[in-house]
Amino acid sequence: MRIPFIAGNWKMFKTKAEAIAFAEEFRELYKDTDVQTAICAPFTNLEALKEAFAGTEIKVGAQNVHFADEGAFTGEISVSMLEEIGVDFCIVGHSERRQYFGETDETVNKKLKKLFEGPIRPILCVGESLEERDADKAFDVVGGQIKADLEGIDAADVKKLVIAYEPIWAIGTGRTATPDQAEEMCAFIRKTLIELYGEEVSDEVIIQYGGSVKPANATEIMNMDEIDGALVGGASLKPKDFMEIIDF
Ligand SMILES: O=C[C@H](O)COP(=O)(O)O
Repeated sequence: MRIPFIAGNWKMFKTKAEAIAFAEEFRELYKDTDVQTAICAPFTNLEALKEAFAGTEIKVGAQNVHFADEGAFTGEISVSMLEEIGVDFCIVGHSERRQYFGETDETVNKKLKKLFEGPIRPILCVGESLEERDADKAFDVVGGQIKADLEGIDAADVKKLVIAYEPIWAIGTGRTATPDQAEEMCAFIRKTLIELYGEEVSDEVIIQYGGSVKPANATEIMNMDEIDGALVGGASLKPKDFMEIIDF
């Protein structure tokens, strides 16, 4: 059975002091719900957040990782570095990384394989641009990303995967996909997983929607049949807003 999963993605926001202040306020507001909760923060905040959320159900995630074990890769962070501080999740293939930092389906695939060697669960982001949606290519694009990103990955690993459907045109724009649009694509992603891995495996995969999720639209999105959770950018920066979303 899939547990609803709502994760915040802080992107490049919050210094360590700001992260600790958030955590203190959020712990006060946080009520145990049936929703799994995580904050994906900048690398510099991960250790402090693990400490701040110790003894709670709140998980911590990174936003990127390198696929090599170690090496001369200036500025990069390895999976074992994240494992050492107990990181629970790691976003892979966010559209901002694909768009601004040269992330490709090939590097996403390598990162997923490396993460699946250990306990950190990947949150794989997929989604189409506005041009692609307008050209009726959204399903081809997302289906193609999933097939390429999961190339050569075992069914046993896929069961631990979280997929976030994030239409690029809905990220940080205030323009949310309609619940029907989000539902339709999340259903298509599930169907693609069934084709690749069968129903039993596909049933385990959590599929989130991301793109301008906020307290005002969280209930409607979370109540859709095919949507198991949300990946929340801007609204996860404020403890009260993020808690309202979790408490949808
Ligand atoms: O990873 C989160 C998404 O990019 C959504 O960001 P947003 O909620 O600010 O639109």
